Amino acid sequence: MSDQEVATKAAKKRNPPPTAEEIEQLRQAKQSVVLPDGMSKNEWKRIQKQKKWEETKEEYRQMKRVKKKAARKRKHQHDDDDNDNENKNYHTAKKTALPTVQSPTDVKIIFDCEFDDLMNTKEIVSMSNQITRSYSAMRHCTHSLPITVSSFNKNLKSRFDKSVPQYTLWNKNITFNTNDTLSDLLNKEDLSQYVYLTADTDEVIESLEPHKTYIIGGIVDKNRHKLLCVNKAKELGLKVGKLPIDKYIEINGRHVLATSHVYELCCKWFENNGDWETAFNQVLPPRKKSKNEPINDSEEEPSTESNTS
Ligand SMILES: C[S@@+](CC[C@H](N)C(=O)[O-])C[C@H]1O[C@@H](n2cnc3c(N)ncnc32)[C@H](O)[C@@H]1O
Repeated sequence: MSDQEVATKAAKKRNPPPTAEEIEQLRQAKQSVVLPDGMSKNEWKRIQKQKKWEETKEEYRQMKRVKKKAARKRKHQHDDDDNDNENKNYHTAKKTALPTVQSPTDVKIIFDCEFDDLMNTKEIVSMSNQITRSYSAMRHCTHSLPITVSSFNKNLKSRFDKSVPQYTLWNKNITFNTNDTLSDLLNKEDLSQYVYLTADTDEVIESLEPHKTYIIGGIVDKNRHKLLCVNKAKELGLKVGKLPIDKYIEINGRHVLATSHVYELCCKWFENNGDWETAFNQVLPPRKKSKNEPINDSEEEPSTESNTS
């Protein structure tokens, strides 16, 4: 089909069909046309068609240019999407590159989750996200740092059952203990092997020692429940210790960290051969480290991430 024919077709498409009255007017106009001398009707029609084309060709070409541009844009967009997907795949590949062997540490972690009743729904969601994040950190760590989640039998469990049902298939170095509280899990014969981590003490943990179990409070409370974990540790007769944040980095705000950050810091401490400073710099978001930010009076909320691959 020639450009002219396409244009005529497009013009027909754009313009509504003529009414009966218009057709009649056109017929009369044609009849009244006086053909130039020696010109056939067909010749006259061809010239009229050519004239119409001359009048509309610019508009037609413009329309074609716009269409072409839109098609090019669509194609680029498609190519970009492909590139994005490739990048995403690259990052996913990087994220999912799990170590094939994890060096043993002989250190264990307990998330003490006996605080369900002290958290609102949003905090329960945040806590479940933190456990998911910790599980991911554990799988990516070059060292083995197994987690037991104690008192996993109320709201937190319901949240997992509803929104992270695949957790029942997480079989690597994580135990969801539905029956036992922290107290039930302790070997009462030898409490010296336990350290309850808390920001509310002057006792500083310089290193994570073999044969020890470190307990991290599984609670998001914006520090409403001050001294909660330190008091629980004392009641149970456990040693307490805080991470040496102030010694190694300039930190703004209070030194109360989120459960998952504390766990990730332990992982990074092992990965960096006992270098807390590097561990802090790798785990804590810049906001938490900035000197000029206003004081943040609650624990840092880690971004939620559910990459459990
Ligand atoms: C959000 S905090 C809980 C705050 C809670 N009000 C309390 O009494 O501990 C979560 C847990 O992370 C651990 N944690 C937070 N900051 C810490 C720090 N600076 N040093 C050691 N452990 C810390 C503690 O085990 C704490 O229970």
